[in-house]
Order: sequence, then C-alpha cells, then structure tokens
Amino acid sequence: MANSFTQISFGTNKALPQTLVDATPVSVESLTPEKVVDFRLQLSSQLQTTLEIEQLITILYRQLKKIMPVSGIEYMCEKPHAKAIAGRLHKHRCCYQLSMDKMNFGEIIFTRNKRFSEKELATIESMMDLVIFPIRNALKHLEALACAMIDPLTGLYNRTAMSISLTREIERARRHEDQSISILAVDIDHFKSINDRYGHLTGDNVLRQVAQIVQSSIRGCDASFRWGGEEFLICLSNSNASLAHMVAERIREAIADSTLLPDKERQVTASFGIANYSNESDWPALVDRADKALYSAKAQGRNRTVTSLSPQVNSQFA
Ligand SMILES: Nc1nc2c(ncn2[C@@H]2O[C@H](COP(=O)(O)OP(=O)(O)OP(=O)(O)O)[C@@H](O)[C@H]2O)c(=O)[nH]1
Repeated sequence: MANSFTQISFGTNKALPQTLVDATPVSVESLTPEKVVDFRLQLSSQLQTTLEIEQLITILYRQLKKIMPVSGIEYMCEKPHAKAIAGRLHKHRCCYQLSMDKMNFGEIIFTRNKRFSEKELATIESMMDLVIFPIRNALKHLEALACAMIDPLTGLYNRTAMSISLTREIERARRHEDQSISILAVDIDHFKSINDRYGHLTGDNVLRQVAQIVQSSIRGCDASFRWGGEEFLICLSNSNASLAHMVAERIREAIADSTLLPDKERQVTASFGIANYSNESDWPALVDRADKALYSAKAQGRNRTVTSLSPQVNSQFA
C-alpha cells in the first residue's frame, strides 16, 4: 500500500484573511517521544469517532493546537465534493495532497501567521498517516449517501431525494409568500411501444437522454427526479404559472426535436402536467395535482402541457 503525502506548498505569500492568533500551545520542540506517542494515540482514537469530514477536520485542528500554534485547517476534495474549514485561514500555509494506492483523497492545508519550523512540518507530516484512513472512510460514506439519492440509470435524483427536497421546498413556500414553487410531471409518450419495438436497452437509452434534456433545461436552483418508470418530476423554485409553462414547453419541444431512436424518422414525445403551489399542506397533494394534469395531457392526445389551476385541472395550454 503506497501512501503519499505530497507537500505542495509552504510559507507562500498568498494573502489570506488575517485575524486570529491562537492560544499558545506546547512547543513542538519540547515534545518528548513519549508525549508524541501519547498525542498520536489520542488523535487516532478521536478520529475514529466520526465519519463526517467537517468533524474530522475540527478534531484534527483541536488536537494539533495542543502541540503547536495553528490558526486554521482547510480540507477540500473534488470528487466526491467535500470541503471543510476549522479555525481561520492565515498567510503561511503548509499543504498536503492525500493519496493512497493511486487514489486521491483531497488536499489538506495547515495555516497560521508565521512560517512553520522544520520540526513542526515533520510533526504535521508524521500525522498524515493517521488522518488519511479516516478521511478515506468519510469520503466513502459521502459517496454511499449520494448513491442512495441517485437513480443509477438516469443519474437524476430518486424518490428518496425527492421526498426530502419537496418537503423542504413546500415548507419554504409556506413560510415565504414570494417563494412559490411549481411541480412539472413529465411522462414519455407510448414508451411501452418503444421498448416493444426497439428493446429495453434502447428504452433505457431514451430514458437517459430525456433525463439529460430535462437536466440541462433547468436552472441550478431547480431539481429533477426520476419519479417512476418513464416518469420524471421537476421542481422549480421561485416559480409561477407562466415560468413553469415556459419551462415545460421548452423541454417538451427539445424532446420532440431530438433524435433519440435508431430509427431517425421516429419522434419521441412527452406529456407534461403542471401544478403551482397553492397552500398545499404537503408535497404529495401538490404532486397529485401535477399528476392529474399530466393524465389530462395524455387524455387530450399527448405531446402537450396541461396546467392544473388550483384546485381543479381547468386550464389547458399548447
Ligand atoms: N426500458 C425501460 N423501460 C421501463 C423502465 N421502467 C419502466 N419501463 C417501461 O415503461 C413502460 C410504461 O408503459 P405504460 O405505463 O403503458 O405507458 P406508455 O406506453 O408510455 O403509454 P402512455 O404513458 O399512456 O403514453 C412499461 O412497458 C415499462 O415496462 C426502465 O427502467 N427501462
């Protein structure tokens, strides 16, 4: 197993906010070998108490401050995305790239307002082997949590994520009158016949492509979910009836204009049902209205958008 802790910069002149001067800890120069062993044991057992990156960095910061002055620790990882800061960032930095078995586990930065001595650097570096395993485990935990929320076929959020997200959105809409939401229920038309004619793999491919169109047609603050087989839900934040209708039509046209099947002459279309928030007490009531509007769009001939104006579906577009 090849651990590597590449120190990638030290004592840079990069200006970082200068604020805090930490309480004076024991000098690392005066640490006896016994105290170092004791410190490592303590750090190691503390780091085993959590799988949360933020808590790990806070523990590391608190423990390290016991043996040397450090004003802050910053940790970041690109994939899976993770970021944590403990304390305050300062001008002088000592950075390590954490990797093991050719896998990258992010970058950790120790900062303070004066340079680290050689002895301090050696001490920090010697701690990295205690830090890398808990960080690796925390990243795996983070990935597992993310997987539990993602539909593996389309990469969209799944129903679990949907329930969490819509509960929050409904709560926000209820509290802030100016932050209404819209739900778009989207269902691919005659999807069974696509499966029957081209096979399930092609059907899966159509689902993926439609999901991509949906995802690329909404803003960063909106969210899309795979609701069931060939049905998707979109939640538009800070939305109203005309915005929701415009977004639905844009996606509907993008799907109809795309070549999604091997038979390039054959069009894939989808139907849309919209429900705008109207004092519903919970998200299933709102989704139910969107679903009824979708049912109406199907009944009216498909490849169209129908908006439910609370409480009944009584308005039709397209
Ligand atoms: N390929 C594939 N097919 C799926 C998946 N999930 C559900 N389906 C299929 O989606 C089809 C849905 O068919 P129906 O509910 O009859 O709906 P439809 O044919 O789209 O008809 P309308 O909705 O009325 O336009 C079924 O044949 C399911 O087997 C999936 O993950 N992959």
